[in-house]
Amino acid sequence: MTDASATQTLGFQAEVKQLLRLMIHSLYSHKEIFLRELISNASDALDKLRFEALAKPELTGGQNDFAITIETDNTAHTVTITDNGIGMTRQEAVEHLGTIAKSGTAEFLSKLSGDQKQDAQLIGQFGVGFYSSFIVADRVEVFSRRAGHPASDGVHWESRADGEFTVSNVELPERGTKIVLHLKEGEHEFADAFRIRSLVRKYSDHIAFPVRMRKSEQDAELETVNHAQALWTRPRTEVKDEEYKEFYRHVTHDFTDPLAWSHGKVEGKKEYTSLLYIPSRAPFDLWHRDASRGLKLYVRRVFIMDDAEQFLPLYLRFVKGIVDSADLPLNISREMLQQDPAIDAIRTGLARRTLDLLAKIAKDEPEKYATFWKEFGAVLKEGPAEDGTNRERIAKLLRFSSTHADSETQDVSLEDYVGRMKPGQTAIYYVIADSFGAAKSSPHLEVMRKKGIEVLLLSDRVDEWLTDHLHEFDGKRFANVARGELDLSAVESEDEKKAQESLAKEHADLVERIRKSLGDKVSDVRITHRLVESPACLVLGENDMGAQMRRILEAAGQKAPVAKPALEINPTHPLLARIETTKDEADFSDLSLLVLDQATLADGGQLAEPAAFVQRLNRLLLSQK
Ligand SMILES: Nc1ncnc2c1ncn2[C@@H]1O[C@H](COP(=O)(O)OP(=O)(O)OP(=O)(O)O)[C@@H](O)[C@H]1O
Repeated sequence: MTDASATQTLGFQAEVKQLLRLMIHSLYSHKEIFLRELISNASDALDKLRFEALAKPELTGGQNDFAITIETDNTAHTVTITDNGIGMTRQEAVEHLGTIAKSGTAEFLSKLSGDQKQDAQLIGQFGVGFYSSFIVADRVEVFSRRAGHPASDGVHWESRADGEFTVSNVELPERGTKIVLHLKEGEHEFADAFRIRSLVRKYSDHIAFPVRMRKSEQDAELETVNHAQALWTRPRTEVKDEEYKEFYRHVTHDFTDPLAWSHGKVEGKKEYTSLLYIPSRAPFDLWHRDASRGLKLYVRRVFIMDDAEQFLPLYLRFVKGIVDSADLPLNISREMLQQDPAIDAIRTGLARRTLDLLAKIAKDEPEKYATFWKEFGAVLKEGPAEDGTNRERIAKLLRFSSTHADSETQDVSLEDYVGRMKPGQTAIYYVIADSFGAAKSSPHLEVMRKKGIEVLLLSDRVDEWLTDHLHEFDGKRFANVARGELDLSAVESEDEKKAQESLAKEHADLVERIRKSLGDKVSDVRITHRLVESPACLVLGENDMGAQMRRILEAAGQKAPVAKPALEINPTHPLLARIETTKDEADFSDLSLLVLDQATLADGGQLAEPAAFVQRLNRLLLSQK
């Protein structure tokens, strides 16, 4: 130690303590993952050094044999993982090994239930990284020296997972990081070279750097025990599914298997290889604004950056993986990525590749597709607005709830819907509400149900945005059943049309009286074609902003334009019949307002004057004999 007084004892960030405790408990049955996590970190550290050395070759000091070495000691019960990568300064060690720099960590931890199996899945998805060492070790030492720093800048970090760690300066002759695990009683099997070797083959074979171990206990000479070739450079036919899955874990730190992947090489003017994965579960931070997204970018197998966002449109942000370009300059920066037209071409290609993969799953493995839809459907629904060129392709991938099954599961495709359309039906009908329940019981569906016309039941927040950008499918326009003058003439018989007309004539006076009574509270009053059982409903104009969008805007503190709906009344309903015979003007006004308020409530809306509604209702109830 160069300076003993520089030893500091520090406490872990509260979240680290909590995560450590939960992780040791929940991941115990997957304890061997510590090795792949540490090798994965070592590989990242080598990637980072190779990248930084592009601009500053002096960082490697001419030592370019990038490798990871593992040693085991059966007597001292230790496993040591060493890399000659980027290394850490003292400050970096304190920051990176004592805190969790992820947004939403506290929220994530609060989701854990205490159920070992469930939590193991969640924690695995969160990415436990370095801390997984403590599943098998009761003492962990890290020796590290940042590349480019002098030997005296070495740091020694040590912890017993008891909430504290110490750091001090040490003299380290080599750059990079060495991690020494002092195995717990009962975990000594991991100090066995044979066991470690088989774990490397199992979990880290795809690591692009050599992982070296002694040839045998007696022989100090090292040999490479993994494949040591970037997985995506190998021909598809030679890569086993298991290897693709392990590589996914390395890239994402998610240890649940991916749902599907697509590995491909594009040759020609722009040459690049991609390996794209669809995860099987949405990450806990999918809806966080600052959640990481994008691909790992490599240029001719040299790692350039994580989270390169330019390679995929936003609505495919759930896709993980890598892209390796043969043409981009090695010194490409994030800013350059935003401007380079070559990137647009790659993004178009990768979006297409992803959509093709999804279409293939939808066709061949509907159950898998159902899982995908449950996790990421709401994200894909942003697609038609963002990506006009692929609108039709995305539309085919969409799934909805509908009145066909009245089930909340979104499993109806537009192709299914069109296949079930009534003769003469020209539009794809939908209703939008704040919840599935509200959509399903919307009064606007009454006539559609009576006529057996299927209606899509939309209640995701993104749905209004989606329908604003999805105008037609297969030549059929989309029509909101709660808007405009619902024209069902194509599916109505002559008798029905006649009956409608005579109903309108018969009750023309009633309409006029209500119109007068409600004044400018509504844009119009008319006889409905929509209702069968309900007395009345609200109808927006074809181009008015929908209630869902208005509520979203208002919740965000923005002023939404006020669009007055029309009131449609059902004169065959006993309540309307009663109103029609009401002579007293005050009673008539009370009843008309009540019908309007009811229609507003049934629409999921809020009353402008709820107290006045209650008073009116009570007046009417008490006047009953
Ligand atoms: N071998 C290493 N060499 C250099 N830095 C390392 C090494 N191992 C870990 N680190 C640093 O410590 C940080 C924390 O590592 P940790 O494994 O906990 O998380 P991570 O790899 O960033 O992500 P995840 O939590 O998803 O695994 C890393 O981001 C890196 O900066």
